[in-house]
Amino acid sequence: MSKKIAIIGGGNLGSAIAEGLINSGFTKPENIVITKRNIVTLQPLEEKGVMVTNDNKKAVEFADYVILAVKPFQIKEILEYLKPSLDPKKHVLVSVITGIWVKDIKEILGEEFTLFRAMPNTAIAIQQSITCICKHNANEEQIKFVGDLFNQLGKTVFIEEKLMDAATVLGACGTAYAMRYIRANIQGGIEIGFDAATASLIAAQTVKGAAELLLTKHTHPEQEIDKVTTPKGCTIAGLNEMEHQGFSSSLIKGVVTSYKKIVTDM
Ligand SMILES: NC(=O)C1=CN([C@@H]2O[C@H](COP(=O)(O)OP(=O)(O)OC[C@H]3O[C@@H](n4cnc5c(N)ncnc54)[C@H](OP(=O)(O)O)[C@@H]3O)[C@@H](O)[C@H]2O)C=CC1
Ligand SMILES: O=C(O)[C@@H]1CCC=N1
Repeated sequence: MSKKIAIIGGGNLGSAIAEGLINSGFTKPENIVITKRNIVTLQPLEEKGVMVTNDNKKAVEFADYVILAVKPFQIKEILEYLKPSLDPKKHVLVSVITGIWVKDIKEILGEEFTLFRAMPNTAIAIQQSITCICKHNANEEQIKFVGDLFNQLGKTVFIEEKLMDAATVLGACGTAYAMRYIRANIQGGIEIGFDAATASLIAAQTVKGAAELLLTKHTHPEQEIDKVTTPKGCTIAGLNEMEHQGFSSSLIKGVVTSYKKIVTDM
């Protein structure tokens, strides 16, 4: 029998997970229930056959796997409310919530539950996320199910929990960093002659192609750069100017600042 999935918190991420699981054929819509307080925004999923409700208890009672996708400050109250309905022999919990640790969930629910933490990014909406996952108390079947689930939504990597904050920065914040890089290229592209739409297409597809080169050939970025940089050419001139202006250094500092923010705030 197919495993039932409850998504508690049908916002950006929760809805994108439901959408991706249906589009990929991982499970049928009737095996998914998704919740939020104001369910009007979930109508498109309801029309596809997903069960939609504002009753978290009802959702949990239906499910085997419970994906927690609310904001960090909401989870404590929700788990305390759901505790009587959660059974460690039936339910596997999967939290995508930033900065909520296995020990935080265990403090509320006790020691016995199988828990996963997963850190996707917003490209999950088009099944192109990288999702970093860590496991706690999980058996092979549960690990396979959760790995398969997120593999439908992009790529996955299993990591130790101590790296989850770093995964949040590199994987989830990383989408925003990449967007800024692309935006800056668009601004430069317009200054050298392109209209905004054409500059956007060229900049985005160039970044996509560069990423695909690394993912398919498993080369180091510097090997690919060597192929572009003609001696005395324009690429190396531009790259060196970017470095003189602190390009790599500013990115590294930004990554470390995001990391420090998570570690000190949460
Ligand atoms: N955005 C990102 O790039 C990433 C986010 N995350 C994490 O994922 C989590 C969700 O993020 P995101 O989807 O962007 O946030 P959203 O605010 O879009 O989604 C959270 C949803 O939870 C719902 N909600 C609030 N209270 C309840 C409740 N009591 N019961 C059921 N649902 C409730 C809200 O809807 P309503 O108000 O109608 O109830 C809202 O739609 C966060 O913890 C975030 O840290 C992780 C990786 C990446
Ligand atoms: O900015 C944030 O805090 C969250 C975590 C990862 C993406 N967005």
